[in-house]
Amino acid sequence: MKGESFGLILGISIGVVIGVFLAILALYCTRYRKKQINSSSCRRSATIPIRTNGVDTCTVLSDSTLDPDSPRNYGKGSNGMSLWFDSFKKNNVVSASGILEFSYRDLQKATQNFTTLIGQGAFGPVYKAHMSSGETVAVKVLATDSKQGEIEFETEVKLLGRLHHRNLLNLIGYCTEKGKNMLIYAYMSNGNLASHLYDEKIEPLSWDRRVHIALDVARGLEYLHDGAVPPVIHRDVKSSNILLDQLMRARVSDFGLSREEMVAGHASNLRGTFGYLDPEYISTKTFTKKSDVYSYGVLLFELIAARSPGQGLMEYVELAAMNAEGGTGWEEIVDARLEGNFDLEELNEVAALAYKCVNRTPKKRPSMRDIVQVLSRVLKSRHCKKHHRGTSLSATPEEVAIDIDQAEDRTSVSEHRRGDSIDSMDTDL
Ligand SMILES: Nc1ncnc2c1ncn2[C@@H]1O[C@H](COP(=O)(O)OP(=O)(O)OP(=O)(O)O)[C@@H](O)[C@H]1O
Repeated sequence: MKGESFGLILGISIGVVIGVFLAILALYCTRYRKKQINSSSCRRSATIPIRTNGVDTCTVLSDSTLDPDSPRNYGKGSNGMSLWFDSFKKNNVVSASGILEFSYRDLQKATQNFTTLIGQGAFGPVYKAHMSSGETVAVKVLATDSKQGEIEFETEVKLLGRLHHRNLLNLIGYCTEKGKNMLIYAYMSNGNLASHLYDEKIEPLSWDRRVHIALDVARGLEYLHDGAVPPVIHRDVKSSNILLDQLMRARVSDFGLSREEMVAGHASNLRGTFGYLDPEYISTKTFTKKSDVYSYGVLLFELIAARSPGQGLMEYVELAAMNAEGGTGWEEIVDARLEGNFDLEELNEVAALAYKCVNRTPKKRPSMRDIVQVLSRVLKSRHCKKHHRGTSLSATPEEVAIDIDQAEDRTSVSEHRRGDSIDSMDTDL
């Protein structure tokens, strides 16, 4: 009996010891697991924008860029904007997509409390801002009653942060403080193309300049269509969305309408600007790259005639087309302010190209790549003609620009493919 109770006590004691041991082991394991989860979430949070009071602890930059003015390239600089990125970076946070987060206070100060209005679009007002770093930028404030909402704002930030080309307007950064959503862009000192075509107070653009602008815009759109992965359809190509820098090089801006296409794939309502809209899109409600080509064709005719679609541009074009046989005879629609100072051969080539772009049948329209090729050829033969005339010894800035363009063309395809991808878009904003 004594022996039995001794065995029982021993058994219970061993059971208790094992139980306590297992409990301690379980507690230790739980703590260790918690620690691991914490440390991995720390690592994840290191890629989202963190305000660091001037110290850029979170600089996760992609190496994709085609644009010498791209925020990621400011440090390398090729056109006098060399230290932009570095100077901004000191005071702002760089997000994973390489764009900067600005503070509301800095922007409020730089825009003199949002009084330096330079434009008003569907998105909201645009202000000119002088940053304390000495740089000038444009600040687009998303209007609270804007049709374009917060989700689209975030989509635009993520999308634009990945798209860089020298003929697209650069997104430098954003701000989402005080219930406001703002986008910060490179400042384009020569404003928009529409004002150069229609404002009587501004000197008319020369014919040569117009063709250069046409090629710049075509290259920007070619990049969106064929360089970006997945492709981007702009959906609102028009003269007020073409901005001109201090060298009068054109940049395509306002990807506002490209966003819905990216998100939904199929638009439910008609979007865009009346007069530039592809008739095929109006009837099918399906927007394609060729719809951008149609709008681009309207823009080309605007450049030729300095008449807006709202002033009956396309009716005017259709009348002229009846007389323009075999791609000649377009001179009757040319902007009178050019006073006959244009190359007739170039004019007929550009107008014939524009007419192909506005063909009712989308399939018959050229691609943006074809358009770039035609316009490059026009400028190349202009350059050759000047060489033959012996004027090349004193090359104009435009002629030099052609040489640069041609050199860049040779490298652009490989650069396009060097990771300008938005398919692995970070969702950290
Ligand atoms: N980065 C910039 N640099 C200089 N001016 C700019 C810049 N961004 C916009 N602007 C000016 O502000 C105007 C309004 O721009 P925004 O892109 O908001 O609208 P929009 O293109 O004119 O019209 P919508 O929004 O209807 O397409 C432009 O036409 C231009 O004159």
